[in-house]
Amino acid sequence: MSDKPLYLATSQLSYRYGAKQALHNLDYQIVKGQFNALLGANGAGKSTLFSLLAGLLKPQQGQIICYLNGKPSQLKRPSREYLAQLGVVFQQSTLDPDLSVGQNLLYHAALQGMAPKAAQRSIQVELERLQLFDRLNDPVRTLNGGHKRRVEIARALVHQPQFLMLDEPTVGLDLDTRQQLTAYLHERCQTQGLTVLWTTHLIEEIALEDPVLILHQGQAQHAGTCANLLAQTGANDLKQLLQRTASNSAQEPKL
Ligand SMILES: Nc1ncnc2c1ncn2[C@@H]1O[C@H](COP(=O)(O)OP(=O)(O)OP(=O)(O)O)[C@@H](O)[C@H]1O
Repeated sequence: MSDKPLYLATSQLSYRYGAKQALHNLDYQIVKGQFNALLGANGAGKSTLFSLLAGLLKPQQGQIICYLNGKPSQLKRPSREYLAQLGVVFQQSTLDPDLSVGQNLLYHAALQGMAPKAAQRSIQVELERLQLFDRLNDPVRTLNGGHKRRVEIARALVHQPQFLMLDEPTVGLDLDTRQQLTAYLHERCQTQGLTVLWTTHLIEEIALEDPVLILHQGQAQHAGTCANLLAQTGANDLKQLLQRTASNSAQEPKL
């Protein structure tokens, strides 16, 4: 149990696709105001958990508990209040390449119910923070991959949510761009109390103080800060810990 305030938790959360058990009795805690990393090999259940927390899938068993105002309440289906505080960046781009950067963001802000002036102010702030305001009127298709990702992050933050979820947001990006994006979001957590859930299989994106969940075959294999996990397991780094997880489980019965 974390001694820090939580944003979300799951209790005995399970999900299956037909005969395939994707998540099994998962207890997980997302720490408020921190960069929470969700790690696991292909098929570990990351996207399923992501979809459950984003409200795209409905829990089949167990609970999702939300601490929006500090008090726990079970999230049976995502409430308007929950969604208003949620920003999502999906693995596949959902920007319209033919619209300008500004139009993409304005459309999202309108869907969030923002008034046009407030939306424009927020768009400017978010794009300036990501050094993209000079691309406001450019069609998205003219941007490179790293810039498109930044636009998606700006868009997910335009309505100033408390919680930002990103599903493998750095796939296909070079190391420099990945480091810039993770540094940016670590800084937003520290300075503005944003809670981030960052799904990845790239361990170099995670800092020692970050809370980490390593999912394996739908179950929590390790949970704690990166530093604690390394101290507890004696692993040199997360890569070694993930390799051990994979090799230990080779003999385990499948769920
Ligand atoms: N729609 C589906 N129908 C059947 N099985 C599915 C479906 N979606 C996922 N699965 C299975 O559920 C398990 C968990 O998948 P999930 O996509 O959540 O894992 P993941 O960790 O996100 O993997 P990846 O990194 O490859 O996206 C996998 O065995 C996957 O094959």
